[in-house]
Amino acid sequence: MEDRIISANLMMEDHVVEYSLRPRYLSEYIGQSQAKENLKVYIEAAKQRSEALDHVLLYGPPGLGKTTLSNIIANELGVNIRTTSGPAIERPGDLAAILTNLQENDVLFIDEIHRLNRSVEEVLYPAMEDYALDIIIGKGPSARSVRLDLPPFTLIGATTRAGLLSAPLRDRFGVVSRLEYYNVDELTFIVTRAADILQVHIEEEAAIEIGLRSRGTPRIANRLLKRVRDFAQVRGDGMITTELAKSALELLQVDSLGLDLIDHKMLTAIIQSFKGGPVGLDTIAATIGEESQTIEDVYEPYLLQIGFLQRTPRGRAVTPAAYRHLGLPVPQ
Ligand SMILES: Nc1ncnc2c1ncn2[C@@H]1O[C@H](COP(=O)(O)OP(=O)(O)OP(=O)(O)O)[C@@H](O)[C@H]1O
Ligand SMILES: [Mg+2]
Repeated sequence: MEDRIISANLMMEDHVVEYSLRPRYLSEYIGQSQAKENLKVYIEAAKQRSEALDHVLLYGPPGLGKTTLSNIIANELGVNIRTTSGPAIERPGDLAAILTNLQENDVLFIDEIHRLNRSVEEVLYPAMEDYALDIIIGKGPSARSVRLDLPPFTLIGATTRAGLLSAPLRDRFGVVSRLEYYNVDELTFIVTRAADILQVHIEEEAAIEIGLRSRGTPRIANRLLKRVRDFAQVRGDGMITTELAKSALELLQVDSLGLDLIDHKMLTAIIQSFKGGPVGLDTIAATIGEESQTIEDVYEPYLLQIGFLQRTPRGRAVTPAAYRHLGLPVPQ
């Protein structure tokens, strides 16, 4: 499943390209106008007051630009960014070491912040609220707590699973932004900009074709562009024409809406074996030989998003739109 070309999760091959394609400034960051407009004001205000920006929580599906936006925020503020992740901070002491090394108004970026363990989280509360660190010195009856001042800083937390965040942690973020799936125009623009950076010629219609199949996700758009570029280089003269893009995407088995073979298999299974549903997640999983959790986290979100699948109290049901897309008669 991890090597599905339309997987929104980060894959090995993405690293090099993502780095060069990652926008550096808000003005280069396409879409997400709501999050962007708000942040623009808060960043400007913090800069005018020479204060740390309020703590920011960014949440939303993988590949929509949370890490990118965090780096942009630090860049726009003109401060350093220190990057770590929930699972990487094992003990309270690890976090204390990071916090005491920050400089005034720096950004601390914690990716997968829902995976912080409880004892680490408790160190974070006073740090976020009062820029303070409570440390225990000594053991047993003679132990005492000492409060250490920290420089003002901005915590940016990113998560794909906001629901798993504890309430006290969530409440300590002054700015909470949900990133949305991108529309085709935005994705087309992202593809065009990326092609420009990669110095490959692309016809506008070819960029639209890739945008259409990117499942609302810039990471997938960039990956598809990269694969199509390979085809253009080997099968053509390096230029990405509309015709070449279409045939490459067909060979990659990504259909006109970005669905791949596994999406097709799942929709067809629900239609053929369960009359379109509703049918329970575990039953679907058993039928197509996948884990329920994988279906729920990886396959299903986009199908729900485009309205091909519905969640009902009795399970998942395929919608008429999906029947039509698959070229099947819609049942009465
Ligand atoms: N708004 C945008 N404009 C242009 N390119 C973007 C935008 N958002 C993301 N990208 C591109 O998509 C790639 C993936 O984005 P990013 O790594 O920031 O996603 P993420 O939300 O952090 O994903 P994950 O949940 O897997 O950590 C970036 O390297 C960048 O090239
Ligand atoms: Mg990220």
